[in-house]
Amino acid sequence: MTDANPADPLVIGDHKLSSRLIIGTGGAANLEVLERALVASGTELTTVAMRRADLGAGSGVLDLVRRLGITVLPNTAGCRTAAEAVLTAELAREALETDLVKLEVHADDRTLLPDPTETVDAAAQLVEAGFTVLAYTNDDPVTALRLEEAGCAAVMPLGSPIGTGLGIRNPHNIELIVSRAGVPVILDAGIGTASDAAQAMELGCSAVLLSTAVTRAQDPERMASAMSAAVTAGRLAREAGRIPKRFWAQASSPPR
Ligand SMILES: CC(=O)[C@@H](O)[C@H](O)COP(=O)(O)O
Repeated sequence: MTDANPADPLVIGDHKLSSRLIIGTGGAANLEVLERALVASGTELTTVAMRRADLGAGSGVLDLVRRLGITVLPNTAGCRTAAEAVLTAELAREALETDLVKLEVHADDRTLLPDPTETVDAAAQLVEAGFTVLAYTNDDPVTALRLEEAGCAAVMPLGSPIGTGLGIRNPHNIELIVSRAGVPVILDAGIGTASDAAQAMELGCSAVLLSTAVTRAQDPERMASAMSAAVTAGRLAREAGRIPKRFWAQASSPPR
């Protein structure tokens, strides 16, 4: 049982997905573990780092993702400048025959935080070159808006820095981004456990991208199932409409 719901697709540019859970491949102990986790997650879109992947014959992760019938989302992790990211995206398009790219330009290795100016610059160049750009960004509403104005098909604010598992540090900013976005907002990075993924969806995100919480869990397959259920639960709760928060108590049954 996964979160996939063909009646409620996630639309990114010309691409339609039934599942709202996107999985990163970094950090898995081995390909067998990764395969079980990917299957359990029900993901239809999986990101692979182009600067780290071997694009030649026998490239394990890429072969696995393709064999499972999952769409590959190449990413530009490891790039520090717009020029590097554009070049990496072009190589990925050539090698994988896809217009999709997850744009990541990291400012430094310690925080792995996105560099906003280089990211916006690269996004504009990639959109101009015909890519469908999903842009990893800080949880800053202004940068998210600039990326949308540049033509990105989705904006991907972080919950917290990559691999920290600290969850969503600034839920209000995520709500602000969602409230003004005309493209899907995908919470990307920092998810630690299932409740974080549910929270992202409750805040109005269209999807969640996560890697470490699954690949480095004690039981990646089981955690992948939990994440899938959490995305479903969070989406349902968002659509159901939560009760307003109150300062004072209110009896749940009316007094006689
Ligand atoms: C931006 C980036 O690289 C993320 O997609 C990362 O792969 C996932 O972050 P977590 O490992 O924290 O889930």
